[in-house]
Amino acid sequence: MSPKTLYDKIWDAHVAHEADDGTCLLYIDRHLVHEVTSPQAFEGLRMAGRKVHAPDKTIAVPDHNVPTTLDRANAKTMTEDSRIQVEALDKNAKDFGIHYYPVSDIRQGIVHIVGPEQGWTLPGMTVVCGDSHTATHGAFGALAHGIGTSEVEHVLATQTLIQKKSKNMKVEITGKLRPGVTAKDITLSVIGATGTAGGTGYVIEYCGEAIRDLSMEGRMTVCNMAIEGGARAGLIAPDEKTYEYVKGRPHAPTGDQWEAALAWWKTLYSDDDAHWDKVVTLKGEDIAPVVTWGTSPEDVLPITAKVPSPEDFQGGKVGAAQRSLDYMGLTPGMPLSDVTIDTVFIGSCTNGRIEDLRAAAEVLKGKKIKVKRAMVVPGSGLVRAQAEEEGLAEIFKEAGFEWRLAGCSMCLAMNPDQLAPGERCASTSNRNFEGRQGYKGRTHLMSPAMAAAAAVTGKLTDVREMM
Ligand SMILES: CC(C)[C@H](C(=O)O)[C@@H](O)C(=O)O
Ligand code: SF4
Repeated sequence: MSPKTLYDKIWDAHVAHEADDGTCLLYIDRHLVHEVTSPQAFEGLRMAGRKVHAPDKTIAVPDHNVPTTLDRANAKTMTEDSRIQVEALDKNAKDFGIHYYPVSDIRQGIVHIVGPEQGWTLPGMTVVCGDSHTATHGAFGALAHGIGTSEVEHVLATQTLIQKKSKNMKVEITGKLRPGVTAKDITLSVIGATGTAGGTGYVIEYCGEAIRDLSMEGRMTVCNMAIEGGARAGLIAPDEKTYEYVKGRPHAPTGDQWEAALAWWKTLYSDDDAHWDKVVTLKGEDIAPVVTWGTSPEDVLPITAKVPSPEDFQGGKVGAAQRSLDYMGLTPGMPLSDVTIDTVFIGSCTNGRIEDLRAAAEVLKGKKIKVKRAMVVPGSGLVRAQAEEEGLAEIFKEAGFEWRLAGCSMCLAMNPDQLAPGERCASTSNRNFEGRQGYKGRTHLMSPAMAAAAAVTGKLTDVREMM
């Protein structure tokens, strides 16, 4: 047998049919659904008089539109459009008999946090969702990627997806990370090195000692941003940490089924002499705590650097850099650590898990914020409950943070949590596009520890100075 990558193995195990031109019909193990990209898909089923083919493998949760304030049960806190989408999901979940975590359920949260938390996401699976950050689930060694609304309808109706295979890309992070450097710094640094198109046409497998050393939470952070690097999906081979995380979760297999699953999971790694179409290697010790300065996730620099000048770039990037700097209101040559921050947002499917909250609380312990506003939005109701149990919520509140309910929140301006024009935010989310967090809002992406450090000083700050 010819050697295979992890991606090849999962792909081959799910091909139901292959056409002459290489187009395949893939079997889908898990279909995650949220309120934004599903209403028309369910409507399509309804009009065709169809059922959901595999309701047991279909899991829905509202996350993008839901307010995160404590009074969110009051429908008036939502815009009309948001309310309609959430109500449609309530009704569709009921009518089609799929698994559902409504706003009132403590398990509700961001779909990419809820899936792994509940044990829906398992190694070797194909996982899809009408959402680009489905890549997150790749941390379990699952082939996970976003799909469009018409594909959502196709998967609902058939539990299959029409796909062409991507190429194989290996991103290796060798050695150890230095103190203060986290999974978020890895994933941003990779995008800084490859650009937002570096992964186009590929599925990335992240490997190397620094990746192995990450917790499951950290691995999810890395895979989450594979999409910002242009890739179809990101993957990490499962290992003992993966099995440990999965074991005992509500929907994880048990007994004989667990043993059978484990036997298959242990075959899920890239063979030594497998073929890679592209390889990128970064040294763990070369990665610094980073922040973004511009309006693309590839605009990444170590916190110790200065705001770049358009002349530092070439070709079309000169104009793009100028536009970014104008939008961000930054002057070339200014130390990044002099940039003052108005708002801090800790949350999102990139960094809204318990480990992220612990890292931020560690920096904030006994300190007060200097920014105008700061909020922590746990990725799920269960993360929130655990953080309360561990005393993290108290640390945040005493520091001056708002302690919110779960949702996508200020990651994107689709709910009441938004930046005002010109407001500058230190954010643990994944996208810094123009207007992403609110009209004319300015976003700097970074790790939870770095965001907490910025909250304390009121400026972009090197967290290593606070350790
Ligand atoms: C709303 C949804 C379709 C979108 C996505 O696909 O990623 C959102 O989650 C985002 O992060 O921009
Ligand atoms: S938290 Fe942000 S990135 Fe993640 S699904 Fe929600 S809007 Fe998309």
